[in-house]
Amino acid sequence: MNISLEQSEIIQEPLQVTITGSKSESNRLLVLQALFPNISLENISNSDDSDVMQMALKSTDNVIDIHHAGTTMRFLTAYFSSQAGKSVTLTGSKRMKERPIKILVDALRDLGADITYVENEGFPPIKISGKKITQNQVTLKANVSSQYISALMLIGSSLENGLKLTLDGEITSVPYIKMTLNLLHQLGIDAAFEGQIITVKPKTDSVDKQTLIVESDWSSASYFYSIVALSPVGTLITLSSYKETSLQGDSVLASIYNQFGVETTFKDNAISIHKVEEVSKDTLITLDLVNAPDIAQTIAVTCFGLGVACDLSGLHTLKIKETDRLEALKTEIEKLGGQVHVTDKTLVLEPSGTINENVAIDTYNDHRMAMAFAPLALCTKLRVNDAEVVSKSFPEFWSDLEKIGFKIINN
Ligand SMILES: O=C(O)C1=C[C@@H](OP(=O)(O)O)[C@@H](O)[C@H](O)C1
Ligand SMILES: C=C(OP(=O)(O)O)C(=O)O
Repeated sequence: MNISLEQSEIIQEPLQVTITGSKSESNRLLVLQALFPNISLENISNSDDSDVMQMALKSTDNVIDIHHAGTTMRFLTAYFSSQAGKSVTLTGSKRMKERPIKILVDALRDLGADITYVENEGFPPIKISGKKITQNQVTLKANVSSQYISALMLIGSSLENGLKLTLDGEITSVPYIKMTLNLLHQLGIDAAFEGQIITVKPKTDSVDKQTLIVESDWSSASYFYSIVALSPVGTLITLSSYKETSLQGDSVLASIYNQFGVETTFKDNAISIHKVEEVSKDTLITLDLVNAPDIAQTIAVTCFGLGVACDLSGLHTLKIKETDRLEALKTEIEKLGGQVHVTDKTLVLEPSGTINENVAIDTYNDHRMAMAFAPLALCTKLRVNDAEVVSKSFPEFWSDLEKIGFKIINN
C-alpha cells in the first residue's frame, strides 16, 4: 500500500489519541506469563511483534516464523532453550535472517543449551532442542544488543540455579535492561544489575496472582511529539495512557522535545504535548541516543522539518535493526533536499531550507521509517511507500493521523 499525504494542518481543538501498550513491556510480560501463568496482563500491545509473540508461545508447530520481530526472536531463543522436551525451529523474514544472534546463542550454549544454525552461522533460522539448564554463569558482549541480555534475564528465575551474567564492554540500550529488571521485581523475583554483573535468583515459590497493566508505547508517542514540534505555537495533543515514572527509556522524549519548544504535562494517566515556542533556525541539537535508539529517526526528521541542524551519536545499533537505519535516513532525507553525513554510529544533519515536494519515501520494511517521515506532511506534500509497515509496532498509526487532521490518500 503506497499512500500520499496532502500537505496537512492539524485541527486546533483538544486532540486525544489512545496508544496501544508498549511492545517492549508486552513482549517481556508475555514470556513471563508463559513461565508464571498466575499473572494477568492488561493493555497488551496490538502490534504485529506482540501478536507473533502470543502466537509463538501457543504454537505446537515445529517451525515458527516470527517475521520481523527482533525481541520475539531473541526472547524466544532463550525461552525455548530452557523448555525441556520442546523442539522448535525459529525463523523470520529475510531481514531477520541478517540480524545477528550469535552472542545470545553462544551464551546459551555456554549454559548448556542445544541450538544449531539451519542456514548461516550466527543468524536465524535456528533449531532449538529445549533442555533443563543447570549451569548458571556466563559472560557476554554487551554493546551489540541489550535484547540478548534481557532474553537471558527473562528465563533466569525459572532455571534451577538462576543466572549470573557478566557483561563484557560498554552496555548498550541500558534502559531496556532496567525495564526487564523492574518487571522481574514486580513479580517478586530477586534480581540485581550492578556495574557489569546481573544476577537473577531462582523463583522456587509461585508468583502472586496479580494483574500488570502495560503502559502505552513511548516510541509510538515520539511521532506525535514530532507532529507538535512541526506545528504552530499553541498546538496541543493529549496521548494516553502514560505515567510520569515510566519503565521505558524512550520517555526521555519529554525532555528532549523541550529543545524543540514542546512542553509535556502529565495528568490523569495522560500526557499533554504542547508547542509553546518556535525554535530558532540556528539551533544545533546534539544528543547521544545510546539509551534511546528507537527515537533517532523521529528526532532526525523533526530537525529536518524545522530546518535545524543535529549531531546525533550513540547510534551503533541502528545498522542492525529492521534496516540499516543510518543509510535509510540519509537516502530519504537527501531525496527531500537535506544533507546528511553518517558514520557507523553517528548522524549529522546540516541546517536546511525548502523541502522537495511529492517525494516518495521508501520505508525498507521498517515501521519507524514510515512513521518518522509522516509528520513532514505538515511541511510539504509527500508520499510513503509500503505504508502498511507501521503495523510492526503501531497498527492504527494512519487512522490516528487521519483523526487529528492529516489527509491521506491510498494510491
Ligand atoms: O528490549 C527491547 O524491547 C528493545 C531493545 C532495543 O534493542 P537493542 O538493545 O538491540 O538496541 C530496541 O531498539 C528495541 O526496539 C526494543
Ligand atoms: C528495533 C526495533 O524492534 P526489534 O529489534 O524488536 O525488531 C524497533 O521496534 O524499533
